[in-house]
Amino acid sequence: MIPRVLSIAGTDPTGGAGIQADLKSIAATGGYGMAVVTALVAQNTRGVRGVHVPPRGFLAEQLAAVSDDVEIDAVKIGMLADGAAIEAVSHWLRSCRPPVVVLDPVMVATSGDRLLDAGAERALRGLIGQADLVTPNIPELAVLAGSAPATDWGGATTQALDVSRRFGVLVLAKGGHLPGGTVRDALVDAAGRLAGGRTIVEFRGERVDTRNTHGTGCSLSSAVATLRVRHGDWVPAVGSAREWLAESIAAGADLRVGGGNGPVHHFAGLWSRGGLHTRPVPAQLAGRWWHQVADVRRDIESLPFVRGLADGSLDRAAFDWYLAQDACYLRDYSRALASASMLATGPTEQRFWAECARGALAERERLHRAVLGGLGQPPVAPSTARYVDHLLAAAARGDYRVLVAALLPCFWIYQDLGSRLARRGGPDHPYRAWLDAYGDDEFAAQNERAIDLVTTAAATADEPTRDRMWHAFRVSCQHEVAFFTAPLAASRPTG
Ligand SMILES: Nc1ncnc2c1ncn2[C@@H]1O[C@H](COP(=O)(O)OP(=O)(O)O)[C@@H](O)[C@H]1O
Ligand SMILES: Cc1ncc(COP(=O)(O)O)c(N)n1
Repeated sequence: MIPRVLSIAGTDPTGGAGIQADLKSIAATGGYGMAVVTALVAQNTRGVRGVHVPPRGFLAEQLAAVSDDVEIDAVKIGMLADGAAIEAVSHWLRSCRPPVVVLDPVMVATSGDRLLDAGAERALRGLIGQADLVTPNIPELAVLAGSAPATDWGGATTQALDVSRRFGVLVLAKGGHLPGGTVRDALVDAAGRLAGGRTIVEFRGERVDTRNTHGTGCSLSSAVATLRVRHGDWVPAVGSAREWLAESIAAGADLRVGGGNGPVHHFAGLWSRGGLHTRPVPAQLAGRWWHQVADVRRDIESLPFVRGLADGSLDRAAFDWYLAQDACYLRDYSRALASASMLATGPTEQRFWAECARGALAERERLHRAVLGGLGQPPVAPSTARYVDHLLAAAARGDYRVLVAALLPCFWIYQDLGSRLARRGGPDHPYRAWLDAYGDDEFAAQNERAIDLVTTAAATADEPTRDRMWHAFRVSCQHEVAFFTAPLAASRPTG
């Protein structure tokens, strides 16, 4: 489930704070971000130049437009600008109360500029009771507590307990403004509803020596709102939001945005973990591989052996020779399938390949009884030997992914050919049993499963492994051509 998170805040055209930061934070922590603008702020990393506040009615209209249509999982409230905006949001919250409401009581920017009318502080206090969590920094906490700003951590937590008790709200007190090499935040609930009945859960981290702290408060509160929906609890939400923010603050300077207090790098963690490197999805790989063996598939279809099989004109001796080689093939193919089962990491894959190995052995025994009449093992033709050697070599190298890629053509090429040939001729077709065996629904389902397992393994593999898988797959396809060519080739051994 992807949390649908609404930010109600002001703007920052340089993208580091306000709504712009909120949308990035929500996305970076796994949510779908939405935004209602309370104020247009002409600001940059150095300071605020001007604030334009749209009419209150228009704020109400934006809020209704979202909530009339979208189910909102969490709301983060940031800059509200003035008393009229506070009243509009308060009114909206009374009619539409999303399950998670986080209020960042933005009053003054990092640059020292006011973002809330001095006269609106009382109205903002009135809104606190409608939130689940309020996230003040040191100066904002002091305003809410009605005291002077705390000068140490003890003073800050005392004020946070006071605010929590007075407003009946959970408080995340942020200690970024206090000096020291350790930055502390604390989740405070005077009612003692935190894990284990505690009133305070403290979070500590190393202070990053940086000027890139513009928008840290906005970013943290949006991340907490998003992660609260994902985790279902406040303590893990704050813990993971802080971890994410710490690496985003540390990477902020890499962005080289602005000459003042620069932004944090919201996607630093995601990008460094491979977020920018796109991987193909399984269905895409299946399409690509299949397309890239179109030449092989055309070659197979135009072989005299396959055309004779389709129209029934194929020489019976050639067909029996083919079946004898098929029996030889199945003996070692089942060993390679069993190896895939042994190498598989998940139980589903393990069972699937084991069942295929059992099926291959059963088919080999059936061929022996029905066709070879107990004549023993026929001599192995070079084309058969080369194909099974390719499979057994992949098994011996022990890479599950490459092995299953090598095994796949024997499902896919056969199923494709079988399903097309099955539609040919009537019930009296001389090779009806063969056509039916490879054209039936059960084999089609097994083939789908094999394609899915192999392409999923390829999609999650690294690039070099994916290339080796593709190569192993392609080589097996070429062995399929040789296998179908051999029965009518002049050089084939007789008997
Ligand atoms: N230099 C820093 N290094 C690491 N974390 C920081 C730093 N500055 C702020 N933080 C963290 O960023 C978040 C916002 O903190 P703070 O600066 O106190 O609030 P605001 O941005 O609202 O003024 C908090 O989680 C705080 O611990
Ligand atoms: C629109 C807007 N909202 C909030 C802040 C505060 O930013 P910070 O998180 O640095 O306190 C800001 N500068 N602009």
